[in-house]
Amino acid sequence: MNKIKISAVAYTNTKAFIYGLTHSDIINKIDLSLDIPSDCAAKVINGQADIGLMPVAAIPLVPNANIVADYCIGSDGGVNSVFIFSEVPANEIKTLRLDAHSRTSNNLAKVLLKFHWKKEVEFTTDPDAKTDAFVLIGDRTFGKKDDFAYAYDMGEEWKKLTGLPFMYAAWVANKEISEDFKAEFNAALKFGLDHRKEVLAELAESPNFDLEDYLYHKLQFDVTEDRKKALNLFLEYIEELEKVKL
Ligand SMILES: C=C(O[C@@H]1C=C(C(=O)O)C=C[C@H]1O)C(=O)O
Repeated sequence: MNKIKISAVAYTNTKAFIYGLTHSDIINKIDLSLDIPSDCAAKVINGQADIGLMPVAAIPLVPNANIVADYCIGSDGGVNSVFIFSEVPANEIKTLRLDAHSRTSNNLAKVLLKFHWKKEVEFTTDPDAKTDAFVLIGDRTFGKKDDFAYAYDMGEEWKKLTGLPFMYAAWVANKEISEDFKAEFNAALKFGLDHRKEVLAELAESPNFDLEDYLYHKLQFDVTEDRKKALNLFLEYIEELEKVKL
């Protein structure tokens, strides 16, 4: 049997899922790679992977996209690892650098600046550009939020704008996946979430960052109805941004 190729995010936010997959029999049926989120997206889009923990902003680019698991990377309000760090308050941001690792949070920053703070901002992907503010996600943000004059947690700002939780990444397939495999996959992911204590014990301590609060409270992993609603609304906002550009 051909192994199912899976691309997962190489950040702490995915460690419980990886624990579940590697401590279940399903590990013998998959080829698992750990990638930065933008590469997870690229692999599912170009067919190098069958399933990926995809940044949701890239879902419209996946042929035959379907969400295959009951779990995701989400939050309800602040997540503590998806930030706009800035030298000026949000309503004074004129230029912003995007994060090459990200697809969702780059778009979330654009949505928030346009529809929440109602600002017209110039965006750049040039890593050396000097800008008022920049997007940073994942482990590279841990313990950094006091280093900047302003740190906007985008999960929190999204909740202020919409009243909804958020879904950053979902397990998305680019082909039909059997119900048997999905059931086994979900069981493995749940096993990992149920063993967050063991996951936590294996993690190196992170200065000025509460890993336990992150894994148990800030991150929320269930694909709920409200989180699906948020996903659809987010994709509508992105479409609206594209229209504004034309
Ligand atoms: C909460 C996070 O969610 C993520 C943010 C992503 C993005 O911005 O594209 C993609 C996957 C997740 O890793 C994080 O990375 O800190």
